[in-house]
Amino acid sequence: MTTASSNTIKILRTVQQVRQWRRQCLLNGKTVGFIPTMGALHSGHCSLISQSLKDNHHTIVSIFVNPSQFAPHEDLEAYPRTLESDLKILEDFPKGNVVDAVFVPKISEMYPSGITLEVPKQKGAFVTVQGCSEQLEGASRPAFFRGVATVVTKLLNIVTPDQVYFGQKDAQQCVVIKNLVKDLLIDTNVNVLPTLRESNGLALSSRNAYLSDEVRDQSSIIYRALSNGKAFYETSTKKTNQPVKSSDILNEIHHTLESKPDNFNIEYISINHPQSLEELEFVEPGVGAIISTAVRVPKEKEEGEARLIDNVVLS
Ligand SMILES: Nc1ncnc2c1ncn2[C@@H]1O[C@H](COP(=O)(O)OP(=O)(O)OP(=O)(O)O)[C@@H](O)[C@H]1O
Ligand SMILES: CC(C)(CO)[C@@H](O)C(=O)[O-]
Ligand code: BAL
Repeated sequence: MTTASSNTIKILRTVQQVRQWRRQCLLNGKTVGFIPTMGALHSGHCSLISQSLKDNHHTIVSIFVNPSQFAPHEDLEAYPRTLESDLKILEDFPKGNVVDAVFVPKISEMYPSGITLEVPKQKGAFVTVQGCSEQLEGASRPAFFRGVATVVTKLLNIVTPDQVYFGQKDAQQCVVIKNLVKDLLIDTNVNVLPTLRESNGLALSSRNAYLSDEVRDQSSIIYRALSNGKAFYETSTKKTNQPVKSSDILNEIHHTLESKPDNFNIEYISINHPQSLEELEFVEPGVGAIISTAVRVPKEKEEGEARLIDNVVLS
């Protein structure tokens, strides 16, 4: 069933409905931009949507909390689900700039063979992108990028967008998806847009909903530390135009992090090649790097920790 909201956004719930909508766009010779999300929309998502609205005749957003990218011990159940307010956000884009359709599938629609979170018990087809999925986030979350690559392949198969949009905040995800699209010969153009931040520098993220105001405030140290590392690199290369030792950049970052709260736990801080994600001993001007980190911080309402990720790009 297709229902129209007050601002004529089509809510599509089945694969068939999306295909029908897409066919209509093609018949009319119109281009389609696509923004895959897990909902709990914030300004970071909206920046991707705004870009798609500028670039394409039609824009479709998906909202799907994808089970296969969560490990059994992770926060699939607790993940914020705010469909009503998400739809309101989409409807409130300035007039004439309206998102055309939202795809909100059920799990059974996306996983016709069913899905369990325990990888050895899973049945059906999955997609892995080897070489860029195992390190960094993949080391902490071993099945994560298999889940992301699988659901993004399904979504791209369904929507067949001209343009698809992702955020630099999830830097490794962007590398995985670019390789996925290249290696599986998927006919779409992958756009990566900058990370939107709170005024204190904290990267916007749906999981920030887990944090108290105090921890949100304290978490600004993450971006401050990464930015100090980047500034150190830029000052060094400006002076010498020579490669800079990664260990010197990391020292600078760790120096800033000395004043982090004791209950912030750093999982990793790493400097990697921007395309291969190989860990770098030196950063060469012109080649550049990504400095990325994951930090576990206390949750507001429950026991346990929220994982915050962030990165800066060196050029
Ligand atoms: N701060 C941000 N700036 C720009 N893009 C973002 C930002 N946060 C998320 N995105 C992008 O929005 C898309 C959908 O992301 P998702 O729905 O997982 O939101 P999220 O805020 O990253 O959630 P989570 O807290 O689970 O990581 C992804 O491409 C992601 O990189
Ligand atoms: C790309 C994605 C929508 C796949 O579930 C998710 O990983 C996200 O929101 O970044
Ligand atoms: N934005 C990445 C989705 C995840 O962490 O599950």
